[in-house]
Amino acid sequence: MVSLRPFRRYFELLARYLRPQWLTTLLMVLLLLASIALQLINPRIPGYFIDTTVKQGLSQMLIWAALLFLAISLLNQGLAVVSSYLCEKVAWTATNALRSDLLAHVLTLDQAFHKSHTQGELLERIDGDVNDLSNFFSKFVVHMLFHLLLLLGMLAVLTTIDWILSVSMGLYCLLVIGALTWMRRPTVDRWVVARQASSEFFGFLGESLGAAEDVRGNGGMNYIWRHFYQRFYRWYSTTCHAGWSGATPWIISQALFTLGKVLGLVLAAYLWSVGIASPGTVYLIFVYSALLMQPLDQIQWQLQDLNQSEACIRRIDGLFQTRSAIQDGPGTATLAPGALAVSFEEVSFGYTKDEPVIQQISFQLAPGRVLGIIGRTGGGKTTLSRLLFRMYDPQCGRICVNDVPLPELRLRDLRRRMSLITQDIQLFQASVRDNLTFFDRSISDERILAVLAEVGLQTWYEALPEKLETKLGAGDHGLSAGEAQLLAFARVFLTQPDLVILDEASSRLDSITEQYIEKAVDKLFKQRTGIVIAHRLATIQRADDILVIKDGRILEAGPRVELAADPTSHFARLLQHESGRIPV
Ligand SMILES: Nc1ncnc2c1ncn2[C@@H]1O[C@H](COP(=O)(O)OP(=O)(O)OP(=O)(O)O)[C@@H](O)[C@H]1O
Repeated sequence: MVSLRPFRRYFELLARYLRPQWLTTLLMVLLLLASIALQLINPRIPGYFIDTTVKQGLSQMLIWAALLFLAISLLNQGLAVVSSYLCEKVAWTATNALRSDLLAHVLTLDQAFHKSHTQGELLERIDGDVNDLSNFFSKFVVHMLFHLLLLLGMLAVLTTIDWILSVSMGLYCLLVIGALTWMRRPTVDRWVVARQASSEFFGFLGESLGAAEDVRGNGGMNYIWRHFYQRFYRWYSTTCHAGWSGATPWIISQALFTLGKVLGLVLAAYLWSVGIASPGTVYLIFVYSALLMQPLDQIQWQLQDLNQSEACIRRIDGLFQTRSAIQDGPGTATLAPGALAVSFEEVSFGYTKDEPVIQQISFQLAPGRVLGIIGRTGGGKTTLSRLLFRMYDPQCGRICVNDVPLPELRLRDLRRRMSLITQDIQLFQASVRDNLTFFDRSISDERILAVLAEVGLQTWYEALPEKLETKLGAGDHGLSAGEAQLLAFARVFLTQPDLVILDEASSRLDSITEQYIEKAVDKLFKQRTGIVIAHRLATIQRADDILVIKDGRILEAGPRVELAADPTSHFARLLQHESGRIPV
């Protein structure tokens, strides 16, 4: 039995993305209807031409008939151009809206989802799958409607000639369309596999290009090439497989079309032999039988295209149905203005259920104080900052900001009040201004320049050829590690958060850049609560409280001055080792 579910889904998608542009869509449909009418009228003129010539010989009327035939043909071409333009417009508008909805949805998904899908794969799902729907949004609807109406129109015209002919051809058309629909299902499943292979290929490609510097530097090119060919071959073979499985209905449809033409000829010959049809009518029957194959052929191509579209729709639906593990809070609680207080109560967390990374961590951080977190690499320091940002939720325990448990706050409200400066600073291929303001055009140039001076980037800024318009991340205008860190500080100064988490870069910086960074960090923590995952002694000396983490547990905690003064403390021993950098 044919399931109606996909058809309902097609209708929902079409209604959602075509409704906003109903006027253009309506115009497109009207133009196509006009074109259908002209295609139906036009073959009648040569029929009239032949019959009149046979009965009356050549006359003035025949010249007008020929001119009318030419005019209609030209008008039809004109309509085709305008309707093609409208189809493209409708398709782009609809697919762009779908792309934005998908992107917005993907951005709400949690960190675990993003970690388990490569960027290239997600790009393919947001853009590649949607790209394949452009025909669905424009030509599919229009062509199906167009060619179904054309078929009905032709059958109606055939009824005026002979009803047996019309009924026979109608049954034949139903047979062809039914057979084509029935043969679709396995092809759709194969297209789903092919689309997945394409996502995996682009995911791998994106990863390899992103890591090009490391791969080249470490002699990993052979690995990249081998995997490139393996994934490319899988993509290629699954696509061929899906394409070939669509060829079977095509071959069968071509056989059925030939059968249809023969049926038309046989019926025309029969009607002529029993004296029902004139030579002009025989010509009409012949033309309409052949013409019937054109819409059927187009319907066949559209159904083939629908196979790919349905595979994409399934994948798009799958993505839309993926829910974030982090549920947005109800927003019933709000945070008072000013520096934020933080508390962790018996918090335990693991990226996977059976591997705890953080175990029963409890601490409190008063507003305006700075907490320095130190410990061995892999101890769980960065994980603490991710939990505070609600990129993940703890499996046990509670994290509060200003005594409000994080799940009660709206994510937007929470994250707006905090800034995270990580070791890995992301630059956009965009202007300096956009990189600093995150595309917020309401921030004035004067403010940006003041902040750049504040963090010590004035000299760097003055050397930029196009000042705030200079493109970053491209060509010569990349940034050193130190400059990138200062730029990240500038971003934070522009957003004015009430809590700053600084996951310090452990890479060595030159002494002048270090000085700039020290000054910027001083300003950063003024009148704000700060958490610093510290790698440098200078930064830790700024902390009011210290948390020493080992294997996901608190080894030691307390005010920095007290711990430093206690020679038996772990912190004091670390300081004794110290020559500018905290050992990990
Ligand atoms: N996204 C992730 N998925 C799975 N495991 C992770 C993930 N991120 C970190 N881990 C693991 O969690 C543990 C703690 O990592 P975390 O980054 O919090 O340590 P850290 O103390 O900040 O280390 P470092 O000082 O080197 O930055 C490590 O064993 C790490 O391998």
